[in-house]
Amino acid sequence: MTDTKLKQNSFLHSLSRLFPFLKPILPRLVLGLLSALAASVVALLVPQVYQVLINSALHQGGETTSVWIAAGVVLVLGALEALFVALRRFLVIAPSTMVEAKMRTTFFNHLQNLTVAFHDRWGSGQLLSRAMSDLNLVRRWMAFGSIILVVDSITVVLGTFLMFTLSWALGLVFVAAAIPIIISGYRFSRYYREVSRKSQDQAGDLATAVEESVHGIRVLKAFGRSREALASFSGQAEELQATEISKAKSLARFSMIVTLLPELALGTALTLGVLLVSTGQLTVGALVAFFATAAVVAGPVEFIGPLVAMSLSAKTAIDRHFEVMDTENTIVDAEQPKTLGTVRGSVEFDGVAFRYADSSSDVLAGLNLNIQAGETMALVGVTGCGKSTLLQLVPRLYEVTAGAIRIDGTDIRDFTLDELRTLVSVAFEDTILFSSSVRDNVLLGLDGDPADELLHQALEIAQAQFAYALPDGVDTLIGEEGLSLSGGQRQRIALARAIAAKPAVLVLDDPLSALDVNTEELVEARLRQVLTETTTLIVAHRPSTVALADRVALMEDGRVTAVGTHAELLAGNPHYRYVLASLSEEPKDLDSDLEDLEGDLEGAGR
Ligand SMILES: Nc1ncnc2c1ncn2[C@@H]1O[C@H](COP(=O)(O)OP(=O)(O)OP(=O)(O)O)[C@@H](O)[C@H]1O
Repeated sequence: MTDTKLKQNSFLHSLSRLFPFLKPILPRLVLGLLSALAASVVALLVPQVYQVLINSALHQGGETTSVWIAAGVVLVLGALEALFVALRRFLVIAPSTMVEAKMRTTFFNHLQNLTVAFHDRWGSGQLLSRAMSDLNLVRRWMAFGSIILVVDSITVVLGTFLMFTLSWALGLVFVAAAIPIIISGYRFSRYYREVSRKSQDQAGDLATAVEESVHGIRVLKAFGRSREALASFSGQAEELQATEISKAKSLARFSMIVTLLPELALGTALTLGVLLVSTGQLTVGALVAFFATAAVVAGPVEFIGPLVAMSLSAKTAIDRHFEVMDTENTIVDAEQPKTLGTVRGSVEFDGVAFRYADSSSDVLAGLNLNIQAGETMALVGVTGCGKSTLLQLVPRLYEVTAGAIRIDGTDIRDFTLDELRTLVSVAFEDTILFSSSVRDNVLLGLDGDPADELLHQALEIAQAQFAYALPDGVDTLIGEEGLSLSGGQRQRIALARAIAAKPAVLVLDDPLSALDVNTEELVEARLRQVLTETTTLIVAHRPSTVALADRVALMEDGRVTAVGTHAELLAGNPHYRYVLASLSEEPKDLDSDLEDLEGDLEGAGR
C-alpha cells in the first residue's frame, strides 16, 4: 500500500469530504475561528496604540497622562487576546473530538460491512493506522491547524494592509520578500504532499509488520527467526525514517526561507525607514508602529511552514480515510428480500462457480450438490480442492461468481444478510477468539436468561465444560488479552459458538481437528444427536469426522464428482479410497473396513 502514485485530490476536494461530519459542529467551529481572529486583531491593535503614544507623549513636553492611558489600553488588549485564545480552545476542542469519534465509529462500522475479499487485500496495519493516527491527525488539524491557518493568513493580509497605511514604501519591501516565499511555498506543498502520503502509507505497513510479528511471535521464537524478523522490520523502519527525514528537510528548507526573507526585509525596511524619518517623510510613531506590526505579522509568517505541513498531512489522512470509506460493499441485502415461512434447511448448490479476485482461474466451477433438510453431509477432497472456499459461500462471506446457492429453494442472495446469517452458522478451521469472556465468545453479545440456557447447552454439546473450571467460570477473559487456551479448547469454544446460534444450516470446517480421540468421540456423540435437526455441511479431514455424516460429497478440482454414503463411495470410487487413505492418521486397510461396513449393513437388514 505504499503506492505514492495514487490519484491526488485537490485540497478543497479532500476537505469537502469532511463536510457531513463537520456540519453539526460548524457553528462552534465558526465561533472558534472568530475568537481566534479577534485575538489576532487585538494583537494588531497594540502597535496602533504605540503610534498614538509615541506621537503624542514621547517628545519634550508630551502629555504624561496619555502614557498611563496607553499602558492601560495595552493591558486590556493583552487580557482580551488571552481571553479570545482561551475561548477558541473552549469552542473547538470538544466538538472536534466528537467528530473524530464519529468518524472512527463510522469507519469501524464500514469495515464490518466490507467483504472478506476486501480484508484479504488490506493489511491490518493500514486499517489500524487509518482508524487511529490518521483520524487523530484530522482532529488536531480541525481543532487547531485549520483555524490558525485561516487566522494567520488573515493576520498577514490585514497586517500587510496596516503596514501599507503606515508607509507604502516600507510595505513594498515586505511584498517583494513575499514573492519568493509564495513560489517556494508552492514547490514545498507539491513535494510535501507526495512525501507525507508515502510516510503515512509506510507507517501503515510498519504497523502491519508489528501486528504480524506479535501475532506470530510463537512461530518466530520457535524457529529462532526473531533476528530475521528484526532485520526485516528494521529495513521497513529505516525506509520510514528516510521518508520522515526528507519530510523534515523539506520543511526545514521552507521554514528557513520564511524566516530569513522577512528578516532581510526587516533590515532593509529599517534602513529605509530611518532615512524616511530623517527626511521628514515618516513620523517616528509611524515607524515604530510599522515595526511593531511587522513583528506581529512575522509570527504567523514563520509558522506558515509547519501549518502547511500539518494541513497537507491532514489532507493525506482524509484521502486515506475515504479510500476505505469509498470502497463499496458488494455483498449487500436484496432490494426486495424474501423470508422463509417455515424453515426446513435444505441446501442446494446449483452450477456454482467461484474465483478469488486476484486469481486467474476458478476455484469452483459447475459445482452441484443437494443436501436435504436435516441431513449431515461431509465434504471430502484432497487439500486445495476448494472445500473451505465452498463453505464460505453459504453465509455469503464471498459471493458466487456464477450459479446459485439456495436454502429451501430460495436463492441466498434474496435474503437479507441478517436473516441469512441467522439461518446459517459457521465454525472455521482457524479458530478466532475475541479478547472477551467465554460467554461473549460463545454468544457474541446475546444477553438475558434464554442466552444463559443456550450457553450451557452449547458448551455441553461441544464438550467445552472446562470453561466452568476457569478462574472466573464462563466470565473468564480469553482470547488475545485473556487466558490462553489450548487448540482443542479454542476449537470447542468456536464449535459451541456455532451451535449456540441455533441455525437451520450448520457449516463446519474441520471443527474437531485439534481434539484428542476421546474428546472427539464425546463431541461426535453429542453432535450426532443435535445434528438430526440441523442441516450440516462439514469438511472432514479425518475419517472419524466422515463417520458423523449421513452422506459424503467428494470434491475434485472445484466440483463435486460423487455423492453417496461412506460405504457406497468406498466400494465404488477409487478416488474416494485414495482421498480417505491420505486422510487417515495411520495407514488403513480400506478393504477390511469395507467388509466390516457391509457386514454391519447386512446385519441391520439394509
Ligand atoms: N483468500 C484467498 N485468495 C486467493 N486464493 C485463495 C484464497 N483462499 C484460498 N485460495 C485458493 O483457493 C484454493 C482452494 O482453497 P481452499 O482453502 O478452499 O481449499 P481446501 O480444499 O479447503 O484445502 P484444505 O483441505 O487444505 O483446507 C487453493 O488453491 C487456495 O490457494
